[in-house]
Amino acid sequence: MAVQLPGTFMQRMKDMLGPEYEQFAATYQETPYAGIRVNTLKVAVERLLELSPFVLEPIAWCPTGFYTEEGTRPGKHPYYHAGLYYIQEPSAMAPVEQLDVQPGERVLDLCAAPGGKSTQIAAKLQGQGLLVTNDLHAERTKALAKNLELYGVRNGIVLNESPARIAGAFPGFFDKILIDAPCSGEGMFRKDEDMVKQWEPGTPAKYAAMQREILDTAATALSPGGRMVYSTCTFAEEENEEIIREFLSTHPQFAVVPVGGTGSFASGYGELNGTARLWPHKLKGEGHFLAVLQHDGSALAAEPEADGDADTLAAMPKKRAHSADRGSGKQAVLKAAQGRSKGGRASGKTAASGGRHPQGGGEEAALAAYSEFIQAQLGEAPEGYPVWYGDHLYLSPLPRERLDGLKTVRPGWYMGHVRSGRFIPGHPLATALHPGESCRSVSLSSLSNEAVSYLKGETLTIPQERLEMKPGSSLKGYVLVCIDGFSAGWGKWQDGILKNEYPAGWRWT
Ligand SMILES: C[S@@+](CC[C@H](N)C(=O)[O-])C[C@H]1O[C@@H](n2cnc3c(N)ncnc32)[C@H](O)[C@@H]1O
Repeated sequence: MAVQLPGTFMQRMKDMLGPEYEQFAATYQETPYAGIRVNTLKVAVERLLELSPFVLEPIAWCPTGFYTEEGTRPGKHPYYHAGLYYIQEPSAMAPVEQLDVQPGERVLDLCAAPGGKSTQIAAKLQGQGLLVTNDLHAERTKALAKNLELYGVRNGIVLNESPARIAGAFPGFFDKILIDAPCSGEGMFRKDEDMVKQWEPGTPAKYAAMQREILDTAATALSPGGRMVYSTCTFAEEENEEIIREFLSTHPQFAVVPVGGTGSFASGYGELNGTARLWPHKLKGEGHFLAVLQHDGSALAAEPEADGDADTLAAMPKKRAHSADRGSGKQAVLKAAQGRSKGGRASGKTAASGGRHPQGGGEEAALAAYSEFIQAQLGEAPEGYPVWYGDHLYLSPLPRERLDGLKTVRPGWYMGHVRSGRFIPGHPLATALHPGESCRSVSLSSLSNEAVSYLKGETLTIPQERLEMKPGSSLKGYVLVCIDGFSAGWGKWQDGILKNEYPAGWRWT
C-alpha cells in the first residue's frame, strides 16, 4: 500500500490484537476482495449464476453475495445496467443479513447513501412493505436515489433528513432499522486511501459523539418488539462496543441478539457478548463491526400520537403494504386524481419537489393522459399512493401526507410526467417492470452489439417479429427494452425502427 498508515492507529491495533497483530498488519500488503450481490428483485440467484460471464465464488455470510476475481469489471457489463447486481465490498453485505427483513415490513435505512444496503433491504422486501432510506447529506442522496431506480425498487422513499426529524415524523413506526453509521473508516484503509488521509487520532471520538446521538434517536422510531442493526467499518472500540454498551445501559428494553451465520466472524471486545467483528486477517473482506439490538416489546417512551396519524398509519397495514385494499388499477387512478387535486406539492426543498402546480389542461387532462398511458402500455395500473409534484407522478408506499414537512428526494416510484396532454413514462418505471407487465417489449442479447448500442443511446433496427406483444395491444407506442429478458429502459418502435429513450445521464460511456 502506497499510503503510510498512521503510527497512532497501528500502535492501537497492536495493543488491541496482541499476538494476532502481525497477521493483521500483513493484510495491508494484500489486494482487497471485491464482490457483487445479486439483485433478486430482478433475477434469481440460480439464473444469474447460469448467465454470469464472471467466475463467482459464494460469500459465506450473504446467500446472494459472490466474490469476483481480480481484474473482473462487473460495472462494464450490460447486466450491471439492467440492475442485475450491485457491486459491493463483501463485508458490507453482512449487516442487512442480520436485520432479518421480511416482505411487508416497514424498514428504515437511516444512513444510507450510496445505497448498497438499501438495495439489499429492498431485495429482501420483494416489493412488499416500505423502505424509507435516508442520508443527511443532500449531495449523497443523488446516488442513493439513482441506485434505488437502477435496481428497480418500487416501494422506496428517499429522504434527506436528520435522524431527529425522521423519528419525530415516525415515532415507534418501523419494524426494522439499519444504522450503518458514519465512522472513522479504519476498516477501509486497505481499500480507500482517502480514508487514511482524513484520519487523525481524534477522529474516532468525533464520530463516537455522532453515533451515540444517531443510535439513541433511531430507537425512538422503532416499533415495540422491533430490531435494529448498528454497523460501522472501523476498528476503534469507542465507535463500536462502547457505543453499544452505553446504549444498553440507557435502554434496558433492548438486548443484543448474538450475530450468527458464519464461523468467520469474531466476537466483539470486552464482556459484550454477541456483537461481531469482521477482521481482514480472519475472513475475505474488509474490517467491520456489527451489533443486533432487539427491543423487548414493551411500550416505547415515544408512542405514535393519537390524532390524524391513526388513519394514515392504518392506511399502510403491517405486512400487507401491497394488498388488495391499496387498489386495483381503477382505484389507483382515482387516487391519482385526489392526490393531484391537493396540489401535489412536495414539502421541504428537494430535488424532486419544485412545488409547481399542474400546467395547462388541468387535473382532468393529466389524469386522462395517465389512464390512457396505463391502458395502452401496462393494461393494469401499478399499486401505490399517487403523489403529484407538478406534472410529475410518483406512486408512494405511504399516503402523501405522511411525508409533509420532510425533505423528500423521492416520495416513491417515479411513473413519469404529463407534457402537452401526453403521459411520458419515466425511466424508473421501466427499470422496475418485468417484461410481462408491459404490452410491448423487446429483448436484446448481451452477447450482441445491440445491448451496448442501446445503452449508448443509439437508434436500433428491430423487425416487427422481434416485438413481444400482449394480446390485443397495438404496435405503436413505448416498448420495454430488455437485456436477455431483464428490463433496462424504454424505446419507441415504429416501422422497424426503435427510437432510443435511454436517459442521457445513465448512458454507457
Ligand atoms: C457508512 S456510510 C453509509 C453507507 C451505506 N449504508 C451503503 O451501504 O451504501 C454513512 C452515511 O451516513 C451519512 N451520515 C452522516 N451523518 C449522518 C447523520 N447524522 N444522519 C444520517 N446520515 C448521516 C453519510 O453521509 C454517509 O453517506
